[in-house]
Amino acid sequence: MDGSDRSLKPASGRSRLNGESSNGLGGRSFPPPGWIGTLPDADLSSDPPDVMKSTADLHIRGYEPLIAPHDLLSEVPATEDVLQTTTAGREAVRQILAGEDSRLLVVVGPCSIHNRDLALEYARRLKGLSDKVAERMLVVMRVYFEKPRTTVGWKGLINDPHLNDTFAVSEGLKLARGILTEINKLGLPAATEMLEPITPQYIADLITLASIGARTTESPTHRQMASGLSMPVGYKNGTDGSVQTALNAMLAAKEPHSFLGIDPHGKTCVIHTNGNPWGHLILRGGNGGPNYSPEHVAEATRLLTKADLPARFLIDCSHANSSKDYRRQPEVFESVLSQRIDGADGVIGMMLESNLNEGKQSLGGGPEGLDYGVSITDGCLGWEQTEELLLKAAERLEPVEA
Ligand SMILES: O=C[C@H](O)[C@H](O)COP(=O)(O)O
Ligand SMILES: C=C(OP(=O)(O)O)C(=O)O
Repeated sequence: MDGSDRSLKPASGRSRLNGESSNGLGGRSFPPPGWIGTLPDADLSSDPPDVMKSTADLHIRGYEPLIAPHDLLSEVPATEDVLQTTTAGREAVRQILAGEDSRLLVVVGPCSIHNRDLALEYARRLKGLSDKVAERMLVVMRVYFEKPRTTVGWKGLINDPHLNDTFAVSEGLKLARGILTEINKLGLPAATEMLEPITPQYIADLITLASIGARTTESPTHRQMASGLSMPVGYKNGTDGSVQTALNAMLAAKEPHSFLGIDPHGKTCVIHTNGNPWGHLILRGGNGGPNYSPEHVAEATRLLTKADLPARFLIDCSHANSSKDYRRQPEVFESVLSQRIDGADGVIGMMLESNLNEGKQSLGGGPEGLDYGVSITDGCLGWEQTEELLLKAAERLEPVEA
């Protein structure tokens, strides 16, 4: 076919946007009903012929341009003092992972962040507590903006910052970056789960510690992403309880990879990574039950050693280790702390889900009427319980000289 064939004539951008053209979509209009996105006012003269679109995008409701990472970083810049928290936090975590700092690593904070004021109030309290226990513990705040759901549900502040299914992702990224900047400014390092593979471009400079969740530890995409991340990365065991899945992730992510992503200007590109040497295991329990007992700790140590990986790992006191009952987190924490004090040196720290107020609430009715300071995802310990737990633990640990 030559270029004069009518079927190859490009539709103009405007008629595509208005859905006025005869577009080769088998009678379907473009944009289709329910379209929520916008199309850039681009020159579409080199678009593929319309007929080719009859088999593509059948379940797509819209494409919405997203702010480029470089533009967001310019809008919400990080000053030197802010970045110093992340730099120092990463170095402290690396030293704990290398066995050069014997303080307990405590990753604590809300299951998910859904409100800026709440996150910052929690961070201010945690910073005060962290200063009190600093000789014995390195405290890193859970600042989780992306939630992997078992089926469906609110996917976190980046995906839906207004908590009402409007999915204002550019605003979500800006809000998340602003919150992380403020938390780092307090001198408190931040931990987060990396879920969407392009999110790191927008916030990674402010993250001390990342995790790959139980639902994505087996995903090659996430392992590749982790291989290029600048901070230490923890891999949860799989939801089925498989520790080997996390070990495979550690083995994969410490190697170089080449994969698809976006560059700082938002352009799709091939990303080439060096591999991330700071991977570690996080035991979080699984479908078969918890995995924080001395037997589980010994088995994790054996598997890590056999795989020639450093036998130092974290234990998540929540999720399947608490049978999803936040009230059980203290007993898990105490048990793991006792194991560590009794010589289980492989256990370098714990993760806790904690909020200003205990429990959880449903987002079902929308953001109006939510109780302040209560989780809208997993149930959390309240602040007072958290403070008491960490202060009591500090009394049982030896101080480590700076
Ligand atoms: O930590 C959060 C949750 O456990 C995880 O996102 C799954 O949540 P869901 O089972 O409520 O979807
Ligand atoms: C989703 C989380 O954990 P997991 O992947 O272990 O379920 C989490 O820590 O928020």
